[in-house]
Amino acid sequence: MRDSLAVVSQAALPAWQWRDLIEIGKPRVVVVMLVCALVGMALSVPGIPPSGAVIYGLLGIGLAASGAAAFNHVLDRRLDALMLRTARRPVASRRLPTALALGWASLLSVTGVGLLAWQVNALTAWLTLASLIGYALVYTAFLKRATPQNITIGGLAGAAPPLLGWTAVTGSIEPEALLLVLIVFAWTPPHFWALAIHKREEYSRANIPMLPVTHGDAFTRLQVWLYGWLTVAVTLLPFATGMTGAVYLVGIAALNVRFMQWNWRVWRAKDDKAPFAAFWFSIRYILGVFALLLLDHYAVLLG
Ligand code: HEM
Ligand SMILES: CC(C)=CCC/C(C)=C/CC/C(C)=C/COP(=O)(O)OP(=O)(O)O
Repeated sequence: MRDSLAVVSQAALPAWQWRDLIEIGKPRVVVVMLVCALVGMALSVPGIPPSGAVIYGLLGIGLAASGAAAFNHVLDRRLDALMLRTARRPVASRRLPTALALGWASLLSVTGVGLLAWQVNALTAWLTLASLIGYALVYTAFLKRATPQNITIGGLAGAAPPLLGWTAVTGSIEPEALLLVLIVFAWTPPHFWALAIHKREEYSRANIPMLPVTHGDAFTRLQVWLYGWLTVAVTLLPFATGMTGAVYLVGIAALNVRFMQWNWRVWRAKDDKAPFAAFWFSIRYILGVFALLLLDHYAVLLG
């Protein structure tokens, strides 16, 4: 296996390309985070949020999140080189020089947080900086290598965007914003552990203490099922607290049935296909939850 990874690395050695700089910013993950941030912005006020806060807010949060992701690529380059899923990454494969990636990560981060401080507000800049440090440093450099609970703190950083969007518009932290964070936070274990079950051998070979490696396949499948229920409970809170109306309730009920069908398959079907499919469904699910929140918000306004 090491030989085949070495071949992957050597074959990829030719000069770096501009798209490598985009890739290390994990653009697909960041786009989903920006959707969550945008919904946080929309829900923070009764009407349409001010365009300046939306544009500079999304730009700043997106740049900072990409910067955090680029730091992750730099700090994880040796670990990433040990796993097939990640061995072809620009820094892990040595195609993109580490110093250049580090400079790029710093530039993105400083520009993102700086833009928020300059054009949005200090609270959003500080919270974004905390998320950046939480993911790039606390999760990546320490917790990921230390404990199977690593994704809880990483999850907190990843769950921050709806709050960041909210504070970008209002300048204050309110309970509704924290509820949006809680939704992404509860969703993170079913999202990630489903993938980790599928990639267990790779994590094990790279010596990363993800839950399926430390506590086994069956235990992790059960956790996906249980955290799935926690996510369902948390996604009902916006309706229970009067934050959303009937449109959300109907939509979230249908979405949660599908979500728990997948989590059931992860728990009960012991094959390897269900977790991978459930991981991909989890991304559609979180986008669906936030789309419903948005739809309900504007349906109430229009109605
Ligand atoms: C600690 C928290 C999280 C962990 C450990 C985690 C882990 C992962 C991993 C390992 C992948 C596979 C990436 C790849 O194959 O390149 C992934 C993909 C993805 N994650 Fe997460 N994730 C977390 C939080 C989040 C959050 C908060 C979001 C968005 C709100 C998110 C959205 C996505 C998306 C959209 C993808 C698919 C990327 C693609 O198309 O390649 N993740 N996640
Ligand atoms: C400022 C702000 C909002 C920061 C959030 C930063 C951010 C991009 C979080 C993403 C979470 C994520 C994809 C974790 C996977 O990391 P991993 O290293 O376990 O996965 P990998 O092996 O695919 O790299």
